[in-house]
Amino acid sequence: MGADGLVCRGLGLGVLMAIPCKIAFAAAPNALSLYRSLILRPPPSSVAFRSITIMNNRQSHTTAAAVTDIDAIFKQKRALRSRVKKELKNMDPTLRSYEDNAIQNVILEAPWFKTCKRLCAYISCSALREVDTSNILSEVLQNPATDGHSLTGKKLYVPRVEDRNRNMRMVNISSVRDMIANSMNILEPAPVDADGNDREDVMQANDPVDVLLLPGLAFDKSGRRLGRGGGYYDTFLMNYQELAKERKWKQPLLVALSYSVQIMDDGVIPVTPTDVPVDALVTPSGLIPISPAAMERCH
Ligand SMILES: Nc1nc2c(c(=O)[nH]1)N(C=O)[C@@H](CNc1ccc(C(=O)N[C@@H](CCC(=O)O)C(=O)O)cc1)CN2
Ligand SMILES: Nc1ncnc2c1ncn2[C@@H]1O[C@H](COP(=O)(O)OP(=O)(O)OP(=O)(O)O)[C@@H](O)[C@H]1O
Repeated sequence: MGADGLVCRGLGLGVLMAIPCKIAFAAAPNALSLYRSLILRPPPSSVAFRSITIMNNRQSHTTAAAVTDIDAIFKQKRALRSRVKKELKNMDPTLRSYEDNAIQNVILEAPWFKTCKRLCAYISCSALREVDTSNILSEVLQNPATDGHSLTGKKLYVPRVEDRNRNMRMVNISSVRDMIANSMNILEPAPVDADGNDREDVMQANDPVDVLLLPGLAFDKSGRRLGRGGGYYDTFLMNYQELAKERKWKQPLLVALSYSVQIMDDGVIPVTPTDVPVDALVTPSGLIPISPAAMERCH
């Protein structure tokens, strides 16, 4: 499939051109730890969380029961992914288009988005039936930040998968011209820009990202997020949160974009210790703040 088929339906790119965004948790560290521990608490009947901690800290103590439990969780994740993919496939195109616009409008009009200076966002893939981000990316690219010389402009970072071992970078783009389809048929930036210069990696940037817009297959109102199973986002988020902590930066606000059919009842989404909870959901009906940071910033 060529780049057109892929997606970026919006990125249909008639419009794309530039961007960025913002932060979060440091203001309420205690509330945040509470939020994080609550959100990642395993189902009462499972020992998987505790077992995985043991696996991480003392690998030789991994038990057969722990492995079985974690396997069961991954099996549940696979089952839920396939259920949600079917629902997305069956979604009425008119409803999808309505929800794509509604979600993007919520974001474009939100004060937390308008004020964000550095933003990480995914380039939506219509073949994967992801919530469209093309309007957002277009707006950001049309109003770039030129290193602090713009009051409203944003600097934009988008994902670039480096290998199949969970290595994903977020690199700066200022135009869609150099986007190419990767092996998963998702548009992503070439490693160097049109002038042959390396793109800035967000992990090497001097300033913190304010907001990350996240894709996913299923979400709930307590912040759980089910991805596509690659572990790319969870790994990147863990590394970025660690970097922000080391640098004493405010943590970025993690905002997931969700069609109505992707919002699950509490308890439906299985989680493991490496799953990073989101701060807020944007749905066609509006923003749902979840973490203390989101409640503080998104009103
Ligand atoms: N738009 C977008 N960009 C992104 C991601 C994403 O989810 N969406 N990623 C987020 O990680 C990374 C790429 N990871 C991906 C992981 C899986 C598939 C995928 O096509 N999965 C198939 C199932 C494949 C299989 O099971 O073998 C699918 O979901 O149907 C695509 C991208 C980085 N860029
Ligand atoms: N921070 C991490 N460190 C080590 N392994 C990880 C980390 N995050 C995820 N993984 C591993 O990646 C694999 C996929 O994880 P999981 O099913 O939770 O991905 P996902 O949340 O669906 O994907 P994504 O994070 O890309 O949206 C699992 O084997 C998981 O243990």
